[in-house]
Amino acid sequence: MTEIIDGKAVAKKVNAVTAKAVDELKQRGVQPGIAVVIVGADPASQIYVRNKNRKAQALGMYSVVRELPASTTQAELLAVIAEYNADDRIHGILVQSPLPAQINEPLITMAIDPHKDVDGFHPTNVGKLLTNFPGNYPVANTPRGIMTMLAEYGVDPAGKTAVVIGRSTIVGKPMAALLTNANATVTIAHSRTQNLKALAKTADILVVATGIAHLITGADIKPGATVIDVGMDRDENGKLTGDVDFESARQVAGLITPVPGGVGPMTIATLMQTTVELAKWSDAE
Ligand SMILES: NC(=O)C1=CN([C@@H]2O[C@H](COP(=O)(O)OP(=O)(O)OC[C@H]3O[C@@H](n4cnc5c(N)ncnc54)[C@H](OP(=O)(O)O)[C@@H]3O)[C@@H](O)[C@H]2O)C=CC1
Ligand SMILES: Nc1nc(=O)c2c([nH]1)NC[C@@H]1CN(c3ccc(C(=O)N[C@@H](CCC(=O)O)C(=O)O)cc3)C=[N+]21
Ligand SMILES: [Mg+2]
Repeated sequence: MTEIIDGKAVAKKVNAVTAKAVDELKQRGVQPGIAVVIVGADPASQIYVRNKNRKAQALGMYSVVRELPASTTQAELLAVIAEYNADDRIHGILVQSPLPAQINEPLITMAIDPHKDVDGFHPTNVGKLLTNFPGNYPVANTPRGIMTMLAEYGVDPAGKTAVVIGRSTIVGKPMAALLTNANATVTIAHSRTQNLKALAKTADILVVATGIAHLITGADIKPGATVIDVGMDRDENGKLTGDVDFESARQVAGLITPVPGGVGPMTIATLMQTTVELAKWSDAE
């Protein structure tokens, strides 16, 4: 029997804990604050940014959105980041990707105070994740949210064969690091991988994050596997769909996330969780 992972339901649970944590911090005189910076008017990005802003406010947080024109220069964006780095009301800074071509994204990531790096993209925080460093630091929210979902559904990665398709800084690489730290045996695949589908079929845990609609079908899945679909793609009719062909995959998988309603809601909930943690950690200093 295939079970569908309810990302919305797990997100609701996470959000309930976050709302309580916000209240506790407010009683200590600290309101967790997030600043989301968006450069250019990419419609999909604008929807995500609006969703983040709405959720942050619903949880009682301070939330600001800075919409900058597509022509914004590197220096102008760095100045905005410097402003939020110095702003005590802001505990988390998120610069929405993708960024226009004139922006050097790695240098922008490096300019964010690592203690305010709510995406967990700063090399200091990525390095801590890779070294499984003890203590408190932010970790990329999409893979972290996936780990929360796995735990919620009783999937312990220890000893399991995991395949992560995609090697981005935002999803694939931190996902592989988290699964490795959780004692899975992990392979990272990408566009140059040979025999991708045969490799996918070896996975007890398969995470697909490519941006290629329906790249993986039921024929590529090990019976009973846990399948996590990160894709936010459009099908022929412009409808939101994933990197996994859900209808064929659900016949084979043991557990599977839908799109929408799987990884996406968990990303937002985990982003809010991380913002509150950053506020808590900075208050404790
Ligand atoms: N639900 C959520 O919260 C989130 C969803 N997303 C979605 O997840 C997807 C991936 O996002 P992101 O990681 O940012 O994307 P990127 O484009 O940065 O990375 C895509 C990765 O997939 C690999 N890839 C592309 N085509 C293939 C192929 N045919 N076979 C195997 N591997 C392939 C690429 O390989 P190579 O490195 O060789 O180019 C690359 O490593 C997108 O649909 C995005 O919208 C992203 C973030 C959060
Ligand atoms: N600095 C940065 N950090 C990010 O975390 C980041 C980013 N840039 N750029 C874009 C990607 C994408 N991303 C998503 C967030 C929520 C949903 C989400 O809420 N999805 C809903 C549906 C949304 C819809 O209906 O369109 C769902 O899957 O159910 C999806 C994707 C965060 N990203
Ligand atoms: Mg989803």
